[in-house]
Amino acid sequence: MRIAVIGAGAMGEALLSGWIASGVAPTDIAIVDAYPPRVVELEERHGVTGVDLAAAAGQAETLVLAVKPYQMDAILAELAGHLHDDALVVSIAAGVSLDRLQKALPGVSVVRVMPNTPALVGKGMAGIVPGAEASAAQVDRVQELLDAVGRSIITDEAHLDALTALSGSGPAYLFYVAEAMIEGGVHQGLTRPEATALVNQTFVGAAAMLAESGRSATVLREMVTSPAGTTAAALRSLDDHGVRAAFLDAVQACARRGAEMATE
Ligand SMILES: NC(=O)C1=CN([C@@H]2O[C@H](COP(=O)(O)OP(=O)(O)OC[C@H]3O[C@@H](n4cnc5c(N)ncnc54)[C@H](OP(=O)(O)O)[C@@H]3O)[C@@H](O)[C@H]2O)C=CC1
Ligand SMILES: O=C(O)[C@@H]1CCC=N1
Repeated sequence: MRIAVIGAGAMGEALLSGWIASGVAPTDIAIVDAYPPRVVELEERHGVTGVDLAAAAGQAETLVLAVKPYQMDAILAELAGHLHDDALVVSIAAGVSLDRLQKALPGVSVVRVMPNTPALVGKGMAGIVPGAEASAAQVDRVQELLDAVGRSIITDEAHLDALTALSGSGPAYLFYVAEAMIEGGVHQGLTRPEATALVNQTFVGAAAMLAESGRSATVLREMVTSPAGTTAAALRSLDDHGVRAAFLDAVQACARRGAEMATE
């Protein structure tokens, strides 16, 4: 068993389906989930295998802990003392510190990761924080897994809440903006499918320009903004509504919540 995903929810499924799309054999991936119908659903959809936590602890090369933060202590307590000697534990939980993971699993190689859901389509962005017991080869293995479903950076734990506030939670902000733009189009008389197609492709095009043009977001925005034109009017309205400040506050609220979760 190469990889065991413990907690096959939204993020666990995004990662495992991204790995399968990148060439990992479904038979190399096991899942553990508290809800049996969910295990059956993922077995049927992806060809992975449901196992129990003891089997994952005893056999998996890499265990990816993808349960909700408040469920983590119970999982760690069950894993403690049952992991095989070479096990590598990767936690993706927001607000669960390396210190807490390492105290629950003394001597075990642990790495903390903050991925995001675009891993599902091979466009993920992840931050990796190696624990003190993890070898360079194990950190490389984690980075290979994340690079197979997008990109990653090695960072330090002090920056992980800020990273979460941009890339971890960030897709949700963009989906929120997309929803609002679609609603705006509907208010202007477009059908919902028309508005959805226009907005979705505009996000695809804008994201590709950010990724491929070599130009900054500022320059790309200026390219759209003709003097005294339509875009300038729209951006003036966004500024009047404090949208830029709202994003600054949202990023701060997200990072603050990550820090707060670490104390719960
Ligand atoms: N969603 C995202 O975009 C991201 C999430 N994360 C992190 O990923 C983790 C999971 O989040 P998310 O996928 O959104 O949450 P979900 O609720 O979708 O997934 C968590 C899964 O774990 C299952 N689970 C709970 N207890 C156990 C157990 N004892 N044994 C096995 N499985 C169990 C849950 O089952 P049940 O529902 O029945 O309790 C659920 O299927 C969180 O820690 C989050 O911080 C990190 C980055 C991005
Ligand atoms: O909302 C959350 O807590 C998780 C962590 C990052 C994205 N989703």
